[in-house]
Amino acid sequence: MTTQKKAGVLGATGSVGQRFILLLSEHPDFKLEVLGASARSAGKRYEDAVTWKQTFLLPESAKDIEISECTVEAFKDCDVVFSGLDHDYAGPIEKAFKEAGLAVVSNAKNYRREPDVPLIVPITNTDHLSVIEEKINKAKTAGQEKPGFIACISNCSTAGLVAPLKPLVDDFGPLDLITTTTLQAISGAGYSPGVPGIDIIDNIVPFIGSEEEKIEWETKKILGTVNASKDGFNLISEEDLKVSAQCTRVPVSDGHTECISFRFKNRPAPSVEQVKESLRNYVCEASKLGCHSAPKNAIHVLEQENRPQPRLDRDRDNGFGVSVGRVREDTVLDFKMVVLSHNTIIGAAGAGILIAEILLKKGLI
Ligand SMILES: NC(=O)C1=CN([C@@H]2O[C@H](COP(=O)(O)OP(=O)(O)OC[C@H]3O[C@@H](n4cnc5c(N)ncnc54)[C@H](OP(=O)(O)O)[C@@H]3O)[C@@H](O)[C@H]2O)C=CC1
Ligand SMILES: N[C@@H](CC(=O)OP(=O)(O)O)C(=O)O
Repeated sequence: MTTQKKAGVLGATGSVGQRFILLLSEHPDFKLEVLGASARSAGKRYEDAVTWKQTFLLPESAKDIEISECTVEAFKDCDVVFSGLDHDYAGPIEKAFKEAGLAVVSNAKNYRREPDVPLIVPITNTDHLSVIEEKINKAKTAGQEKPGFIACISNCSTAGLVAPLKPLVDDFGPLDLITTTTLQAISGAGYSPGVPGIDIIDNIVPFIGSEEEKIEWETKKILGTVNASKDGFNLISEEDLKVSAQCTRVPVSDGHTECISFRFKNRPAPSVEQVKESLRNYVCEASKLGCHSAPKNAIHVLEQENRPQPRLDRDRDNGFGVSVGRVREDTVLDFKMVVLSHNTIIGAAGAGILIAEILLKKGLI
């Protein structure tokens, strides 16, 4: 008898949806049951509707699934629904699913700023899921049905930024200044329309719409804390932390690189060796819980002077581990380093799967 939970994917034909399908196709905890996309695709076999763009073949188990429209009725038996919907359409669909009692793990940006919606990087701030736990426990105590919820996956560049900073904040106290310059892979822009080849070959594009604002805002929620009544979050204030981001698109297929600098509030600041030690010793909650996709090492500290590099380092721990190199003192702030994270795995669909694994271990789905 299978103990797998029933999973659905919204936006199943898109680039993020395809990653969800790959990651779910052989997953021990989840069984892919329902695929949703636009009315243009509904009614078609998945294989006929999708323009498959992954480097792994389309899994046999998904080929014959008939695509549904993104309605509650079609997904009502799912234990968890992963959303890779275009953000122009995700808002009302995800809201309806939540109100119908479904558990939604979303890659879209629509609800990241909602006060009671956790914004999760699953190797970083899983304690924020306690807001969902509290909601479920309250309903249980009141004899009500299990409420639906939305848990949001962060922006992919935000994930790479906060992953190495959180262990440092835990060990050495708050940061008051952070700067990041990103070099983002083209897969982050999706496929349709994506970044035209003519724009990105032999080139760098120094602008990604809304990305800098997202990084600057999301960092303050993720590095913030759950409030005392466990119904929302204490975001770090602008006075306490300033985050400045500059984003560029570079001719790399997968893997976002970030050159980051940061300053601690407390003096004296730790040494370079202490910073590296803190990163090396970090074990994320997903690993402690024994989640299937959890990285052995959430943070890999690389000592070679020319690493991390996207092609060589993005697949560490199957893309669930973040690589950090060139950790050194900064002449302006305290430290600088180069971080690499797999934007479609720990920065998108993989993060969604790992969040669901954590929710399962915590008995929330
Ligand atoms: N690409 C990436 O690496 C990342 C993307 N994101 C975010 O994830 C989301 C998805 O991105 P991406 O996969 O690139 O997008 P795509 O454009 O590749 O896919 C969008 C999906 O939404 C579906 N869709 C479009 N219109 C509707 C509609 N009216 N009703 C229901 N479904 C619809 C499409 O179905 P159909 O094929 O039928 O049109 C498709 O399945 C976005 O919000 C994006 O910002 C986040 C992190 C990284
Ligand atoms: N904007 C990111 C992709 C991303 O994460 O977007 P969003 O914040 O909508 O999830 C990129 O282009 O690389």
